[in-house]
Amino acid sequence: MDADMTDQTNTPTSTPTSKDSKTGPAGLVGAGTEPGSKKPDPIVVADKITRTFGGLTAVDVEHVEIQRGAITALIGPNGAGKTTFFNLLTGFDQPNSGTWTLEGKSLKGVAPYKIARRGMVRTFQLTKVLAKLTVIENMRLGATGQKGERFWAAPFKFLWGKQEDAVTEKADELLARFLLDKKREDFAGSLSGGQRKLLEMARALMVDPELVMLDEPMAGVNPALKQSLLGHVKSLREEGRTVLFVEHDMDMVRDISDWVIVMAQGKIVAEGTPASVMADQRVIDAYLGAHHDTDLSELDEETLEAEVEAEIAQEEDAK
Ligand SMILES: Nc1ncnc2c1ncn2[C@@H]1O[C@H](COP(=O)(O)OP(=O)(O)OP(=O)(O)O)[C@@H](O)[C@H]1O
Repeated sequence: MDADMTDQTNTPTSTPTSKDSKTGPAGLVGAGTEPGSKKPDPIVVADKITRTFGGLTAVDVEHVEIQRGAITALIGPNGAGKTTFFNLLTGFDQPNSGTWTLEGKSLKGVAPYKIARRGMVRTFQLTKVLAKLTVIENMRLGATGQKGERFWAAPFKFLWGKQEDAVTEKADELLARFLLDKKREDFAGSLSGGQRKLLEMARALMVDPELVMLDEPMAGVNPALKQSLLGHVKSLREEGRTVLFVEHDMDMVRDISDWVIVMAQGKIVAEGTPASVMADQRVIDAYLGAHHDTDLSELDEETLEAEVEAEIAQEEDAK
């Protein structure tokens, strides 16, 4: 969906989800597991994407398709090219060669904020919340699609005052959903690492994206907030959105992914369901090692919320 300032709705789309698909997780059962395999209903298709830094080929992806309405994990060892690939898809870096599309439309040469408005939004490994702005101000900026390009319009406030009200209303709804409403007027710089991740995710939703790309959402997040973040990611899929995330936390990958894509040395080397990829001896040898077998404990929602709040309070006391 094209998410500009006039479209502030948050209506779930009718795209397939893991719940309603008769063909298994997000329609992916039966999809081929060879690297670059065709998907039944891809939202993103990328071809022959390369990115070199000096003599180093950081990304060399022949073909990849991301299934609409699914949660896809992008995993691989350090330096495999995952973040660089994210940067390329979202316009934050330019490839040496290659083409890629969102909803069938080319994104080559399109600026990041325009890509965000077209429905593809990302978060960063090191969060990019603006420390000297308040939480609500960060959220309002999210409505512009990852760029403060609307600042130029400040003198014409009378023209967009109503839109601003709608933006603020939407921001407040999201802050409540992400349990950040009590932090509304605090500087983002005063938030804990986990809260910043929540704020980034909430801010990404301001443009009502079809595809949310999360770069290591669990890094540096305490266990209770992790559970909360997992719940939020799952709820994105329930709303019909597509999620692509980079993560080293294999518990998270196993717990929420419909599909896993493995990168190594810039290339896609394996694809499949979490179970099949994690049972693949080559993937275990190259990447997973011995720590791929623990399950996340299930917490009921009430316990979870209480724990999140307790941990937030604890972190605040520690400041
Ligand atoms: N701006 C840059 N300049 C030079 N080299 C870079 C740059 N960005 C990335 N690289 C190199 O490209 C390779 C891929 O890096 P990238 O950060 O994409 O890997 P990654 O899979 O995301 O790793 P990690 O899991 O550690 O985040 C690495 O060798 C890295 O050093």
